[in-house]
Amino acid sequence: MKLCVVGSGYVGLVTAVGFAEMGHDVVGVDNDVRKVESLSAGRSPIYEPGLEELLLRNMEGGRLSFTTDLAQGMAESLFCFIAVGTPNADDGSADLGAVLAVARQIARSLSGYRVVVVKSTVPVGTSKKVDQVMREELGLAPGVPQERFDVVSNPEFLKEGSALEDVLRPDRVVVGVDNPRVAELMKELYAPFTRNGHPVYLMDVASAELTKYAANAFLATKISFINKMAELCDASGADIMNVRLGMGSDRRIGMPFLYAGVGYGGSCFPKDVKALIHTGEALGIPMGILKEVEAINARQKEIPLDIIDRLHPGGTDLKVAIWGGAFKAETDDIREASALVTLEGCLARGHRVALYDPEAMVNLKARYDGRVTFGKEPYEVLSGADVLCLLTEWRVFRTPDWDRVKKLMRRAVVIDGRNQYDPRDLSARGIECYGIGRGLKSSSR
Ligand SMILES: NC(=O)C1=CN([C@@H]2O[C@H](COP(=O)(O)OP(=O)(O)OC[C@H]3O[C@@H](n4cnc5c(N)ncnc54)[C@H](O)[C@@H]3O)[C@@H](O)[C@H]2O)C=CC1
Ligand SMILES: O=C(O)[C@H]1O[C@H](OP(=O)(O)OP(=O)(O)OC[C@H]2O[C@@H](n3ccc(=O)[nH]c3=O)[C@H](O)[C@@H]2O)[C@H](O)[C@@H](O)[C@@H]1O
Repeated sequence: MKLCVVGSGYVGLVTAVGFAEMGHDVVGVDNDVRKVESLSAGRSPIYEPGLEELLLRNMEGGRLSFTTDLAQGMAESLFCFIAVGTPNADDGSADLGAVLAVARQIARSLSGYRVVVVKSTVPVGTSKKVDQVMREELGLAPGVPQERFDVVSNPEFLKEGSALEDVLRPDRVVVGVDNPRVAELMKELYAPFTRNGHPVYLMDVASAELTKYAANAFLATKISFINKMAELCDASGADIMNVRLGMGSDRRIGMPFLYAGVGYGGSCFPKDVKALIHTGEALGIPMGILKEVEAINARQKEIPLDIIDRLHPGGTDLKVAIWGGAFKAETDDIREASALVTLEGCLARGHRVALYDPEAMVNLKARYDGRVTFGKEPYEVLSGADVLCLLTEWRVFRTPDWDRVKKLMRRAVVIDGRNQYDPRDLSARGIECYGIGRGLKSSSR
């Protein structure tokens, strides 16, 4: 089948590559000329494991191309996916400017019947707005049956770092659609992805739209819940890693997303929790539970700074080494990364910061060059450091040579923001280690 995907960011690009890999003919559209030039040359503008290889393979196979010209992208496409950004507006609601602008542009470029698929994360009711603005552009009356286009909601659940895997082998595909004929088309489009038992859930449009926010908000809640338990662990001498095992092995609870740490970041949880609070309040439903999730998360991000302040009351000009700047491992994305809160807090206190991240250096340098020293490998940032903060759980940081770490640092103190190390083991090696919820009552946190 033929389709175009408007927006070639994390979601649009991986979606386009995924559909091409399954044998569909795909055109990726983006209004960022440099991005399209890079993609057309077979270079991915983002780091995502396995992406560039599949990008090249499908371009060479003639199933995938890129353009800045929406009308050209749409020319032969039955489906037009909208996968542009939906950042928070000032009041916390989702800013639909880009989604609705693309919808209008699609309407102006219609050369035959099209299925318009909203893949961006959008509040309940948005697909109706897409229908409305497209009708406005086409001079069609609201609510009157028409055969120029249909609008479908098809939210995306991929995670950065395993985006390709998530798209090629989804836990489920959610499709919100009112028209049974279009439901069949969507099932046909997704058939190659769902052969091995991955279900397509067809439902009404509003439920599909809300499902996306419910899923993200629940995962964020799970993280804040375990982080709150971690606080209790630190106050009581319990170890959150044991508590996680004990509670997570109950199948009704489950192990995933029960890692305590320096809080969730990224382009989605923070933004989608805010947007869902806004949706609830706009509907007259107080969203206290999610406000608490946000408050706990904000507090988690401050923990490394609190520990540094406590170890060095009023101290300035410390050397702080940071391992990891990305908001999670296996991505170069630094949006809302917890590491940035530590980094900026240290700079504001007059400390020197030296940082290493395996993939996010380009993005970090673009923002902090001149203010932060960047290392080419993990140990380079440790010379003379007063404290090491592990803030992203990259595999390369998992089993450091602790003797080397100790020799390089001025004071052997590790703040383990992702609970990668055993504080007792480090203590036996003569290294002070502060995890998150590892029972550090004695450290008076
Ligand atoms: N990043 C993620 O892991 C996930 C994101 N989402 C949702 O997917 C949507 C997109 O997110 P990302 O891909 O992360 O955003 P992004 O910012 O990486 O990419 C958006 C792309 O759209 C392009 N664009 C903007 N306006 C355009 C226009 N008028 N015409 C053509 N291209 C245009 C931009 O140049 C950019 O390349 C958001 O709603 C997000 O919440 C959903 C699941 C996962
Ligand atoms: O809507 C979205 O954009 C996506 O948001 C998240 O994906 P992503 O933000 O890429 O990454 P996650 O793996 O969910 O991690 C988010 C944050 O939570 C943190 N996290 C995750 C798990 C955990 O147990 N503890 C924890 O602190 C991570 O370190 C990271 O900062 C969801 O997992 C995806 O399903 C969803 O599609």
